[in-house]
Amino acid sequence: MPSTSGDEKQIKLGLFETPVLNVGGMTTWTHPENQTHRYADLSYWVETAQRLQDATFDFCFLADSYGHGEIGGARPDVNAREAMELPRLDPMLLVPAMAHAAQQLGFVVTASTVFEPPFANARRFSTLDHLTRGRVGWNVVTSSFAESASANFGRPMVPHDERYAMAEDHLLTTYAVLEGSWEDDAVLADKASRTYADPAKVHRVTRTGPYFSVDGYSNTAASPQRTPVLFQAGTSKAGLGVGARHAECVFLQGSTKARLAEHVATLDRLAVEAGRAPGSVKTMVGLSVVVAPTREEAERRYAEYLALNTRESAIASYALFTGIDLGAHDPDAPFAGIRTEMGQSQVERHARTDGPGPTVGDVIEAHRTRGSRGMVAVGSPDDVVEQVLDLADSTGVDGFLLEPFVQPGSVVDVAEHVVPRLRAAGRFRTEYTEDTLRERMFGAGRRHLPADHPGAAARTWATA
Ligand SMILES: Cc1cc2nc3c(=O)[nH]c(=O)nc-3n(C[C@H](O)[C@H](O)[C@H](O)COP(=O)(O)O)c2cc1C
Repeated sequence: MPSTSGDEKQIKLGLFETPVLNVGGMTTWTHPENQTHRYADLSYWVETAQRLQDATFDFCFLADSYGHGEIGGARPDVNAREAMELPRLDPMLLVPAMAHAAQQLGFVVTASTVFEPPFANARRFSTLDHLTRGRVGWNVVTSSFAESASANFGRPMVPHDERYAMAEDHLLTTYAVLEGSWEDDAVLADKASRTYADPAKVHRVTRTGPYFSVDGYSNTAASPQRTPVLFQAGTSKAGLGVGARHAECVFLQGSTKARLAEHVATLDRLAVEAGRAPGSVKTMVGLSVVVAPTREEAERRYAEYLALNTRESAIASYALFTGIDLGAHDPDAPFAGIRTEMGQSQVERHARTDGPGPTVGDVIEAHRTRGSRGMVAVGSPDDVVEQVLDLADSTGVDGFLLEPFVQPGSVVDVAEHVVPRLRAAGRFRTEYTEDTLRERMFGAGRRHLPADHPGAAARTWATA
């Protein structure tokens, strides 16, 4: 058990979930312990929320996409057979029931800046922020599976870097709506004077951007956090730029400790260059944990999970994220040089190595055994806690997004074996103390975007 000096950073913990049968680019839905086939059963989600809250997780993250995987313009049969990304449900609609069942847990929901109009998206997040009393975050994505998602909306796919330019414009429009319209004390709710809201404190917002515009009043009054806590992922140059300017927390998917540490440092440097205080961007890395009473048992289970993924499902999964059909390339050919206009993180993570670059066959095998997941910790409870603390302390990441192999088993095991040991080491909370998700991530009193965040400039009523 690691020693406690008392001044080490507290670790943040979230769960990666989404109402589909498989997560993390793997096909583990058939495992006897996996209950993801209950994805359309509300009690599955309520139980998940309660389990996370019992273990004092920071939040439940819900991924989303409008797209599906295709190879050469067609959906491979394996995608239907193995329920790869389809079928799915709209994750946002799960939140009120989950939040009602778990009254302190946070919820981070994915919404795309390509497909959701800013005004409607702002209203939905504001509604959730009201209903949860400030426990909501937004995972801002430019959309994985962008090609098929665009076709579903009857539009051409927007090229990669332009999708990030749209994200920038979308966010600025969102801030105008959520920060600029209703002052904090606009609502008086005074029946005696027949004054619900003070008209002098409800402002018209007008903004015309290259992609999105708004001219009117926010449908919703100011919610506890106004703008939801902004999460983001994407380690391409354009993705890092948007993350450094706007994100409050970035999900990383590092494949080595060295690259993770580099990403953490790069983000901090870019955020400071964008005028934000050092430490403004928290980082959380995807982590798959296989923990059992003994190391042997954990390794046996890990092997069981990996055996559920085939070469065929790995090729289809890789195409889903990147649009690249690795099956069409010579397995012995070097992987370097393959490019995409879809998500680039899954290409870049294999593109640079210290030795000779991987072959196409190596990348297929790496995707079969790792999927789109980040780091992996396998072993006895003490082994796993040691690996987790080493990862946090050697890379500077603020926490972990648990990517389950089986649900609810992966969470149950972490709650039973890992959480108590992290608490004993003084590295994880024993109870919730803050009201809003932003305060949980950044400390008491920080309910709103801070003054050095671009969103704060939209509160023009505060500076007028
Ligand atoms: C932990 C994690 C969760 C993600 N969740 C989603 C998601 O729910 N929906 C989505 O479209 N993309 C999701 N992504 C993908 C990123 O938003 C991004 O599109 C991807 O990493 C490629 O970005 P890049 O091209 O800038 O490298 C996620 C990425 C990570 C690391």
